[in-house]
Amino acid sequence: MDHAIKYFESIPRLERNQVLPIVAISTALLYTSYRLLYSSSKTKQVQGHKSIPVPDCTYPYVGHMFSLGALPSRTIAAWHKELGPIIKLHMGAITWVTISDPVLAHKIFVTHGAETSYRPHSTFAYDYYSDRGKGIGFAQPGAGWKEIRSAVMSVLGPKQVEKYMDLIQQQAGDLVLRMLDSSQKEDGINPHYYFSMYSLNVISSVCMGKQFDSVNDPAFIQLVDTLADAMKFAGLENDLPNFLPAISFIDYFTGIKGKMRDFIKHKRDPISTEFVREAYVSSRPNMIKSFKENGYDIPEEDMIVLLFDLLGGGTDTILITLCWNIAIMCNYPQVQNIASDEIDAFIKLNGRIPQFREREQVPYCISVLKECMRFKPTTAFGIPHAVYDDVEVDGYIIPKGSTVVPSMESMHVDPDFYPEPYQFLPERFMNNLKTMDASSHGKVTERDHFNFGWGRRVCPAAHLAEAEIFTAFIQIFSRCKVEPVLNQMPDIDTPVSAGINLSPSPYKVKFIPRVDALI
Ligand code: HEM
Repeated sequence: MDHAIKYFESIPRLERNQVLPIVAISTALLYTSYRLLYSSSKTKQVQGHKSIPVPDCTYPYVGHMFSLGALPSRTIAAWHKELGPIIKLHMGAITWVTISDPVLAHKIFVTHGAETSYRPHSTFAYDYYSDRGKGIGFAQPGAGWKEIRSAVMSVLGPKQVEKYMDLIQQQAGDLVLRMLDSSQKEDGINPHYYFSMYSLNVISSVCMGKQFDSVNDPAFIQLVDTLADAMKFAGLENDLPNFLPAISFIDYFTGIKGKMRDFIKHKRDPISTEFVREAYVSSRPNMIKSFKENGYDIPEEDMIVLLFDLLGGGTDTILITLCWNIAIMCNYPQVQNIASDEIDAFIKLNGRIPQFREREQVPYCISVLKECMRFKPTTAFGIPHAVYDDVEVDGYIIPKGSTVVPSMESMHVDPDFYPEPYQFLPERFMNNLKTMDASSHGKVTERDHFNFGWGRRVCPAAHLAEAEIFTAFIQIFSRCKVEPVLNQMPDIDTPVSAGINLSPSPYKVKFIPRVDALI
């Protein structure tokens, strides 16, 4: 027996193909209980309310879990096309309600924000990573979360971000030099790696006043590795017992919970604790010091989680958005030329490139950035919300305890919001130059896109995010042309799942110095 346990403990991670046989056995055993459960949930349909359509392809006990395919966001978008703006999925024991209509999403997440701003339970993110609700991203609404959110906003609000603009400019300048240099040495580069260094350097400077000079810096490698491990642990395949409680015995064999606990205790916590302590004594301005200066006294246990929430939230989202920008620009060289011409016109007038605070003087560039995020959303489902109490919206009842998931792909091709939604048309935003942050807090009919989420949980760093993306874009197209390698155009039609994000398939492009560059 000891031997067998050792063998199972040596299995590094639970893969879907390892789980399927176990699921099959459980399925047979649990079919009867599923019938009871499912029929009782059907009879719960409240009289006088519209029923939420359920896609057909559901299996006993596991429900829709294994019908989602390799790219669940695509499958769900197709179901919305067939069944309408709201659908219900049985994800094992958990009900998901997915939404494709921005107005309906606004009513659910904003109008009914008091009931719908919770986060669903997840074994890794809630039990281990956030130590049962510390930090911000996985904390439940309440006094603690409110205080931390207000502390974060006191540092990342539009006025405060200005303090970090020189640093962002300098990092974006370094980014372009690195990419130009590597493009000369290699036949095309994958910008993913360069954007990762850029976004991590910006967010770690903002949060803790720490910059990494080289990708070979052991502290940089350790941080990247820790963030990547956290993402992997958070994957759905490691959370099956949360959806399928009857197979929670799996943990006995895989010890996945023990591995999660060890990762937090021996890897994440020591590195985060060290960073927090360094930040307090750093000579550079940083968010952790600013909290104290702004009168917030955040306990160290919360700070350790919060720091990782921000490092994690602020790295992949930015780098993936930038990867999409470059892939799209490569596919649309005429848009690239118009953007470069607009930047050049600014340089001729001012003798320097535009800063983020002058963004309205380069309206076409702003529109391109908004259209890129509409055309290819950064996340598949934002960060799902959980519903604390039954909520009635447009005649539907969203049941207490369900998880509500915005389908980013469907929302951004809604023809009522975006005429000709499958065309890449930056011009559609020329009359909507508000910052993305202001737009995400505005009326639903006046929003540019929905990438930053909704209501009380809306991304607190939208202004910083736009500043980073804008600055990199301006620096790149003031100095470079981006071209495909050997006519191999980056594929923008086949996204791949990357944690909560949707990334373009890996590609290579050339960053070529512009012969007509004015700087
Ligand atoms: C293009 C870049 C970004 C995108 C698309 C994005 C998107 C999102 C979304 C969809 C949410 C969830 C909103 C909801 O629950 O309705 C969110 C929350 C959050 N984001 Fe961002 N984000 C970006 C950049 C950043 C950056 C740079 C940071 C860090 C500085 C950050 C930190 C956070 C945090 C801490 C939360 C959790 C807030 C809460 O739960 O109260 N994000 N973001």
